[in-house]
Amino acid sequence: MTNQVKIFDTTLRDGEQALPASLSAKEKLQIALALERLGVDIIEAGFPVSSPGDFKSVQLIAREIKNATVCGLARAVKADIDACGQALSVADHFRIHTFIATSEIHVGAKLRKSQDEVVEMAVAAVKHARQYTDDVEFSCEDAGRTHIDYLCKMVEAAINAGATTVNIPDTVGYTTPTEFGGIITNLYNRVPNIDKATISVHCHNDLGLAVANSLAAVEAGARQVECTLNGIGERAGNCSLEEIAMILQTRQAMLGLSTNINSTEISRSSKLVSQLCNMPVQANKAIVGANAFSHSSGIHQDGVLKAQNTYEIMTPESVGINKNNLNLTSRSGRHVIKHRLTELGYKTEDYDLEAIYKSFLQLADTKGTVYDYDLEALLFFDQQKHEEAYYKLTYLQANSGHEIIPSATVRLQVGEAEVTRTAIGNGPVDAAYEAIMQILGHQDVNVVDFKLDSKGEGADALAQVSVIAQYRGRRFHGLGLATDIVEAGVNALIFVLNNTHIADQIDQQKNQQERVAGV
Ligand SMILES: CC(=O)SCCNC(=O)CCNC(=O)[C@H](O)C(C)(C)COP(=O)(O)OP(=O)(O)OC[C@H]1O[C@@H](n2cnc3c(N)ncnc32)[C@H](O)[C@@H]1OP(=O)(O)O
Ligand SMILES: CC(C)C(=O)C(=O)O
Repeated sequence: MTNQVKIFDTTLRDGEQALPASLSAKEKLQIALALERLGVDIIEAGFPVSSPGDFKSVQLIAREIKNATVCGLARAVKADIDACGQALSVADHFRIHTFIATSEIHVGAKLRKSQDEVVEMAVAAVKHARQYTDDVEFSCEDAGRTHIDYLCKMVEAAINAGATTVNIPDTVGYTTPTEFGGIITNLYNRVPNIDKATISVHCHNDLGLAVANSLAAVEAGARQVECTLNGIGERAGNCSLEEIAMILQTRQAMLGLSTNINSTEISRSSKLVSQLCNMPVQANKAIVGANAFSHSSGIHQDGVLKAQNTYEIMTPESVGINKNNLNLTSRSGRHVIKHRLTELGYKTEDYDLEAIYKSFLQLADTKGTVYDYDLEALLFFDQQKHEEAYYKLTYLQANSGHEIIPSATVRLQVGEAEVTRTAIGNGPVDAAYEAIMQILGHQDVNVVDFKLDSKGEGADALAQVSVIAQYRGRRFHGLGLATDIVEAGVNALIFVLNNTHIADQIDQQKNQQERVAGV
């Protein structure tokens, strides 16, 4: 048996069928191209009979994708298989995936057929699909709840009819890893022609076991895993591609299995799916969550600074993230404060670590995360005494709507002067930010993160904007609150600007001190 596990991605079929809004053909193609770069073996592009739009998307993907097999789903119904065959025929090589449910509850209550009739439908479907291609996959829907005798009979019949891949789905995420691995072992022991097909698994996450069940199945001999990016899919979703791929990669020495996945493409592919599908990824999600490579507590940060693998079983670079993140919070210790200050260019003799650490803890207890500027300000200013703001908003007007070019006029008090600028943008916030950048007269402030939250319920809730900006090698954080979204965004940027202004003052002060000291 091969040690290679095929990765069958169904983000565009099972993932997409659970989205509140369908993806356009162009968006689906964008995801398919990302999947191709990621190295998936099979892309399930859709269910062509379900709508003309899906038919066209599958056809477009079949035409464009060259380095993965494109596949379409069909019920055990002639018209579905014909739609699949027609949509996919533009591809050099394609797969038809046909399925029918096998569990007692699905056969009786949903299909309202006898078990024998369902076997006949499956056999006829596989034979019909074989007229289009020699790459036919057959799935026993709800296999996880199917009696093992009937499942063995169905798998044998499908392989005899010409299925080259037989998929064993845990459609409702009901099984546990030992149980599911046992089903695969049973099939290997009892189905006489099993060596003529690749055994695949397709696990859902209703009990949070989709990845664990898929892993148990490959340990029992399955050689294809069906999965989706970020684990999106019906209800609680599917086995997550990034998790199963990184398990097989990280634990390769123990498992002895490999895939064709280029793991360094994982992070950006995940972000693309999250953005296009409008499905945010939870921060603590394995592999692709914002915190997956962040360390927040002092003991961990100290460990990682001394040797990365004390708390990292895989590197952020291996999944396409540049660097791990050491969050400065009230759970951080002296080692990481010293490390960050060194990164910011301060020598240990420039500051009293104990004194800084004490003020840092006070600030972190009230503020949460402490950013670079906050930390530097502790070196020079007492945080509690806020200076008069250098930049103040004195006027804001934003125009946006359907079929008008968004524009904004912003007037800022800059020290003693008042400056007004009007600009256009791709939305009112973008226009207002552009007007502010024009007022600044330079583009050094680069907004790298913009998050909008509503504080309260209903349409009159307050908008809170959190902005992270990069300015001359440092990260600055700003918060803005207002009933108006644009004003909240502008306030957040002005918060950042006032901090960059103080940082510039700090730099000047440092330079002056260095000159006096003759450095
Ligand atoms: C577990 C899974 O994820 S399966 C894939 C789920 N994906 C989808 O459903 C894709 C989107 N679906 C659709 O566009 C539509 O449901 C269609 C086009 C497939 C069918 O639409 P309709 O013909 O209007 O039927 P509807 O969806 O209401 O009912 C499903 C019918 O298919 C039958 N059916 C369900 N699965 C199968 C199957 N694998 N093979 C044959 N018939 C099936 C059902 O018994 C029901 O038949 P009935 O009308 O005789 O009662
Ligand atoms: C069609 C099959 C593979 C499916 O999506 C399921 O059983 O969940």
